[in-house]
Amino acid sequence: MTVDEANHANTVGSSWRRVVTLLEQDDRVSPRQRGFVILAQAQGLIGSTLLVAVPNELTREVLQTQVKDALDDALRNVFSDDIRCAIDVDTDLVPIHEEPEPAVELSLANDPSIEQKPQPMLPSTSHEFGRLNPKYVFDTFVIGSSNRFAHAAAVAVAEAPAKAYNPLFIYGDSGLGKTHLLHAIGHYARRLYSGIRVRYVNSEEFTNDFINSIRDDEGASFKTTYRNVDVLLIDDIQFLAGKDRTLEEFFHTFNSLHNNNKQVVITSDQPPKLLAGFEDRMKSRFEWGLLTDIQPPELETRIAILRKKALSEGLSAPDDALEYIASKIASNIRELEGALIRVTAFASLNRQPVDVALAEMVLKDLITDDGAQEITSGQILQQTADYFKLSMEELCSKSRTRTLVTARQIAMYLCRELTDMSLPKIGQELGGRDHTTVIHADRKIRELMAERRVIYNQVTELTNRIKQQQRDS
Ligand SMILES: Nc1ncnc2c1ncn2[C@@H]1O[C@H](COP(=O)(O)OP(=O)(O)OP(=O)(O)O)[C@@H](O)[C@H]1O
Repeated sequence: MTVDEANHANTVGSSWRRVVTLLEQDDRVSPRQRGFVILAQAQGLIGSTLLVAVPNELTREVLQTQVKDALDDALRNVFSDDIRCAIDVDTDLVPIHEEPEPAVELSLANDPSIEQKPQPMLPSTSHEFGRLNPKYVFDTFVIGSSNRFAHAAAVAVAEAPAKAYNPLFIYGDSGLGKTHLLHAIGHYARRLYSGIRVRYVNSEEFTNDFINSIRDDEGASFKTTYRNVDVLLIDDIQFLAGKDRTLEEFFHTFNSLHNNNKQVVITSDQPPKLLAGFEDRMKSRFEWGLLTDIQPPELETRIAILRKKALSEGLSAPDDALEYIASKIASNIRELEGALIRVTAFASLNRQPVDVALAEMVLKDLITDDGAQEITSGQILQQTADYFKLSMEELCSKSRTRTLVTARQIAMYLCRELTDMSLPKIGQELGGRDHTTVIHADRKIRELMAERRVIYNQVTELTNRIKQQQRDS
């Protein structure tokens, strides 16, 4: 096809997609570089100049320097002409493939080849890039007696995949750092071994991928996705219970990886022996390597976690207030972080310094009564819908009016803070949204609470209503 033909036939978009596909298959382009390639979008053709937009300077640099040769070849291949590519930065560029709520974080934080600064959230269009949260690295993980062994095992596995312990099985209650350690293994292994193929997956995503592969008759591609890796990190394996075909598939995936000397790391809320709904042959395999648990952190570790968190997020709070918060929330680090966010958000809105009295006042309703029943997503969604005078259908719909988006994001934030539900599960409950949308909502509401009083009040009022309903039930 000549440049003119391409232009007239308005095939720029599809031609560009072919360019991207060629780059994805090109051995000269590393997985990290492919992460940048998929962010680029063709904007049009002027004469023999293809206009391409990218969301930031870093992406432009990667395209113009690191993948230049491969890009030139792919352009020639697709356009069969002496085409020139002009790459412009457009910071408003919205990723295609996604709802305009962005998303997954690419594992750039520990990549020694790039500057260590917060990276933009990137779309999860390809499993190839893993789904590693840049914040979940070993450096940000506080070690205490409750998690020392799990941490040491995780480091050992990242340093010597498939040599130290295989599989590594980490179990413990919700919110104690299992996911954090999984991501940290992925980051560190990637940093140590360039080109290593690390895949992080939540067991619910594994299930969905498997179901979709059956529906789309793409079993082979599913196998390639999960078996052509060097390190498979699978989170919350307990959710596979009772899903017999998926379990069977996971069994084969596990065997294939283990037989080929590839590392598997698994997390669960239970030790293998207590995993209901799993066959014995599966449970015994989980015990082949190393089992390690994570316990709730002791007070000193909780204080250290809060200090580190406050420092990294630029939240100002004196030690005695942090100690107060740590003394009140003992069993779940996610809740501990949530409490710190509430307290600092309230202080920022009221232009007040954080102190113990303020922490006490903000947290009085947040601290769950012992023995109270668990809060369910159903309660949160219903209360949120009632509060915003919406129907449940509206709350979970695709509509993106401002009120609906805010209500939905608050519901996601509260599910994250008040329940043990996984990200995919929360997304599913709220109209089948991707887990990356939940990550975005959670972050957005945290930020908004400190900036907009109305949002802080809405979240606080709703939390109180939900807790009250829980106490009454
Ligand atoms: N030792 C730690 N140091 C610093 N932060 C921690 C530590 N442990 C947990 N966290 C933080 O607590 C939050 C919850 O941790 P994480 O999601 O890893 O828990 P989890 O055990 O995987 O929970 P779930 O079983 O519900 O998925 C995260 O923000 C994580 O960074």
